[in-house]
Amino acid sequence: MTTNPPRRQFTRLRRQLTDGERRQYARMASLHLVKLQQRLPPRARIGLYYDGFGELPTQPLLDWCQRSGYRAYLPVVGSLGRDNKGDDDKRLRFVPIYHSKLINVPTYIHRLGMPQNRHRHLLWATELDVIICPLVAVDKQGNRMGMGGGFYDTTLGRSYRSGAKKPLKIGWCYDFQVVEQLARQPWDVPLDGLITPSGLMWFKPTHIDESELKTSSADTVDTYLHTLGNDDAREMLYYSQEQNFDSDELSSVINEARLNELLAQSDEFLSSLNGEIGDFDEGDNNSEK
Ligand SMILES: Nc1nc2c(c(=O)[nH]1)N(C=O)[C@@H](CNc1ccc(C(=O)N[C@@H](CCC(=O)O)C(=O)O)cc1)CN2
Ligand SMILES: Nc1ncnc2c1ncn2[C@@H]1O[C@H](COP(=O)(O)OP(=O)(O)OP(=O)(O)O)[C@@H](O)[C@H]1O
Repeated sequence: MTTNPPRRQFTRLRRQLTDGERRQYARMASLHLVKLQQRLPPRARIGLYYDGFGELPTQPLLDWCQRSGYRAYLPVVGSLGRDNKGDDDKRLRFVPIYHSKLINVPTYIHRLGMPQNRHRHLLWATELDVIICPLVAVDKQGNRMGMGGGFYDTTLGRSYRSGAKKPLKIGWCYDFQVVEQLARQPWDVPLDGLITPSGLMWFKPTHIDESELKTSSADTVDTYLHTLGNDDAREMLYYSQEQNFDSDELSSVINEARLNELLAQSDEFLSSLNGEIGDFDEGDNNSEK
């Protein structure tokens, strides 16, 4: 039985990075998005999150969405009210982002500590093609440890257990957040893929046995998942052959001069596309700030 490392071990490390380091790691991670793009439909709907808690910044994800014609969304906690204990309903819904900079999105700080946009037209998770999931730690099978609220597991559990392919669940984090193995809880929803500064990896899907699924209902899901969640039921992670940097490439990318050179090239390329991208900010008529 695996005991998970404490969350604060990772959250402390994240907070020790400077803003500049965070931004640089995020831009490195964003170089791998082109590989995710191959699996997406045109105009895909992509759930992001507003980074806080020292997380890998998500602005490069928004930049990517905008230059690729994807529609970006932010999660909203509590849009479905509270339970009888006063806790927010754990199902996240998603609000469209109308700005090109996250920092310009009108937000308030939710009592859990993250910036949150007020609700407008909200989508269910199943209406998204991809959800970029925040995480505290992730293992090499795609098991994810979050901030402990259970929001993503609750939001994604039903569609995952029904075998739905959509939305694709992609983790976005620093390399030091990737660990060998985490204990898997019965309600955990594993990731399909992971992007870190050093590469993109795909996880092999968990095979859900159809006959077991038929006998499962909302009430028996936990029992069902207990059966499914043993180590044998999960396959090993595979690293798709051309998805990652090898160690030489990685050290050359981590070399700051080389990284800046790469980023300058990608900026040059992107600015040549800029004329084609409408500025979302201009169309905004939001007065919530
Ligand atoms: N940026 C971001 N947004 C997100 C999440 C996330 O992990 N990151 N969530 C993922 O589900 C949801 C919010 N879940 C949360 C669950 C617990 C705490 C929490 O324990 N907050 C502590 C402060 C933690 C700290 O400062 O490091 C607190 O309230 O005391 C925060 C968010 C939705 N939005
Ligand atoms: N589908 C579920 N059914 C029952 N309980 C759940 C479910 N999902 C989460 N929980 C409850 O929520 C709590 C937090 O779950 P967990 O630690 O897995 O959250 P997390 O994945 O770290 O958080 P998040 O998804 O918000 O990032 C658990 O203690 C569990 O009791």
